[in-house]
Parts: sequence; structure tokens; C-alpha cells
Amino acid sequence: MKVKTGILGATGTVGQRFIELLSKHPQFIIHSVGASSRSAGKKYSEATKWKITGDIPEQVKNMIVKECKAKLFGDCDVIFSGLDSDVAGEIEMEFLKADLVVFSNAKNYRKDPMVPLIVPTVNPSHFNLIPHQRSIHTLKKGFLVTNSNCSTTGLVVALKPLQEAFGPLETIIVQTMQAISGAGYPGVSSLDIFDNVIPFISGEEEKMEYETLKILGDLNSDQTECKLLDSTNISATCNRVPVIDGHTECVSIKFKNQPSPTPQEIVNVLDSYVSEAQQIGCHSAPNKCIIVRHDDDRPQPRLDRNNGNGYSVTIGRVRKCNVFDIKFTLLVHNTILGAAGSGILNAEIALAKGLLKTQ
Ligand SMILES: NC(=O)C1=CN([C@@H]2O[C@H](COP(=O)(O)OP(=O)(O)OC[C@H]3O[C@@H](n4cnc5c(N)ncnc54)[C@H](OP(=O)(O)O)[C@@H]3O)[C@@H](O)[C@H]2O)C=CC1
Ligand SMILES: N[C@@H](CC(=O)OP(=O)(O)O)C(=O)O
Repeated sequence: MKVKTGILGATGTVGQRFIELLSKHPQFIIHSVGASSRSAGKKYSEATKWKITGDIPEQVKNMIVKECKAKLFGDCDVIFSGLDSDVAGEIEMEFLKADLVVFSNAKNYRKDPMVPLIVPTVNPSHFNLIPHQRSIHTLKKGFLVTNSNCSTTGLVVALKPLQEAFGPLETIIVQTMQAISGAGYPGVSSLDIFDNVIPFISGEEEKMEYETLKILGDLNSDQTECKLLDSTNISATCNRVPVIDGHTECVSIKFKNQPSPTPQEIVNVLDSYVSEAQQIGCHSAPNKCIIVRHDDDRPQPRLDRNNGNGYSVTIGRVRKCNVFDIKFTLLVHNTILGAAGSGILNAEIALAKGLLKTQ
């Protein structure tokens, strides 16, 4: 029997990606879609400006969009939220309190120490917070898990194997070149972004600097909260560039343990990284979490964003840094691994761990 899913914010950029990915998923079925009162009551195809290549999946076209009220989604086993953060906080909490399972893309609860912030190919061990979260909210089956900011997602996939292999990361500097789809729809106006680069994305640098430390941190010994890494300094600079999908990031790292690894040792570790999601055979887990390119001019968004069906991070230009120890360039698909795909792969992991109950 398939797991019944509800999608909140189903008409938006992330919501559409959920629809696309879930419409062909072997374990999940789209049962309900929700959005604002502007869309509620309309057929999905009438409420949505579909922006993904290919048609709206047949099974969703004629679904009637619901208001995002927990009582209208009570028969769903899992809720995926692609809600605007202005409303996600209140709505997701109402769903959690109704004992529903919520996988959120929004920033609202990422800093809550009781809410796991999980990048599925990096830190699924943070699902161990769920029993404590359930006991605090007196829930039988519901829980809330968030996935991270899209730029943070790509970064931590690269950092995790390096931290595991070479010990603490002392300093990280990252500069991003972020796609327009990251700003939702209609997002950045064409007159602002065409022939241009915008050197500011509100709140993005702070999110990268905080979320990286939570995702790479450990849970405390009684599994009641996540401890932030306190030995790592990180500084992010974020830019918007005229690319449709795919965030590119230039990363420099200084390791605490010296002498630091060579570029070849870094490549070997990145190339051989295997996540728990792959080991437990999750459907959406890529064959390789990290694809290392050896050509001088890769990764590139147009050529590399769909690697691993959008679930792989592509890394190239691994080389020595004259100021820190090592530097490289990475690319992450911002609406697949950076958003909807992470929510779905997190739900697959939760299913495999026995955390999801179907009705
Ligand atoms: N785009 C990206 O790459 C990433 C986005 N995120 C996060 O995911 C979330 C969604 O982003 P994105 O898809 O880009 O945003 P969009 O602006 O494209 O979509 C927002 C969605 O929220 C719905 N919504 C707005 N107001 C309300 C309301 N009052 N009640 C119910 N639903 C409402 C909209 O419905 P309607 O159509 O009816 O207005 C729409 O479905 C955000 O929190 C964002 O920060 C996270 C990582 C990456
Ligand atoms: N800020 C990201 C997308 C996003 O919405 O991130 P977050 O979920 O952290 O708010 C971008 O503009 O590319």
C-alpha cells in the first residue's frame, strides 16, 4: 500500500517539484494538495502557473486545491510543506499539533533545537530526536522535520565526508552563485537579473552560517537536542545570478589537523562517500552522493544540475588553496536536493526507520 501524501504550497516553485517527483514515486501517492485561499477551490491546473518541463502530471491536474487546514489533510500519512515562510510557521505547527507528520522546506523551525534539520545524504542520525519531540508535544505518530536552505544543502554534502575523514574543519569560506528559481515565482524580476549579478540575498548568508553548524553537529547524549559545532568558523557570501536552476558555490577550507590532506586525498574521500540513505536502499538516493569532475571547467549548472536525478552534488576544481588548505567548486540542484527532493528522501529514510505509520 502506498503512503498517502499531502503537499502544502503545492502551487509554488518547490510545490511543483514535489508534484513532479511524487507523481512517479513507487512508495508515495499524491492524495491532497493545498495552497492559499487565492488557489483553494480551484482545479490544480487552473490555480498553478506550471514551470517545470513537461505537463502537469495527469493524476494531479483535476485535484481541487484545499486550504492548508490540518482537518482537511487528516487522512494523509505524510505532509510535505513548500509553504512561503510568512505562513509556514503557524500552519506547520497546526499540522504537527494535529499529530501529522510534516517535512518542511521553510526556515521557520530550522533553529528549534528539538526539530531535526536533516539533509538526507548527510545527517539522518538526527531523526533520533523524534521520540523526544513527540513526548514534548504529546504526539503518537506526528513529528516535524525540516530540510535545510538550498545553498547549505550543497555545502554540507561536501563537508561531511571531509569532516569524517580528516577531523574538525577550522575555517570555511563559501561564495555562492544562486539560481533564480531559489527566489520562488515570480521571484526576481527579469529587469533586475538579466545581464546582471545581484550581490545580496536576504538572510541567506546567516542561514548558511548557522545551518551548517547544526547539520554537522551531534545530538546530545540523551538525544534531546542538537549541539552546534562550536569549533568551526564559517563565512558565506551569497549572490543571485541569471541561471534558472542550480546553485554554484566556491568553497575554501582550513583543517584543524595539520598537515592538511592533499587535493588527491580530498578527491578520493569525496568520490568514495556513501551515505546511509544509499546503504538502506532508499529509492531516491543517488548512486553517488558526490560526483567529482576532473575537467577544468566543471561543474556547470546547465550540464551538471541533473546529475543523480538532481540528488547528487557535483564537485570540481579541487586544488590547493594558498591562504587556507584546499578549495573547490560545487553545484547543487536547488529545488531537488536543495528542497523538494530532500523532503522526499527524508521521508523515505523515515519510512525505512519505521517512523511512518500508514493508515
Ligand atoms: N525555491 C527554492 O529553491 C527553495 C525554497 N525553499 C523554501 O520553500 C518554501 C517555498 O518556496 P517557493 O516554492 O520558492 O515559493 P513560492 O512563492 O513559489 O510558493 C509559495 C507557496 O506558498 C503558498 N502560500 C502563500 N501564502 C499562503 C497562505 N497564506 N496560505 C497557504 N499557502 C500559501 C502559495 O500558494 P498560492 O499559489 O495560492 O499563492 C505557494 O503554493 C519557502 O519557505 C522557501 O523559503 C527552500 C529551499 C529552496
Ligand atoms: N534563499 C534561497 C531559497 C530559499 O527559499 O531558502 P530558505 O528555504 O532557506 O528560505 C534562494 O534564494 O536561493
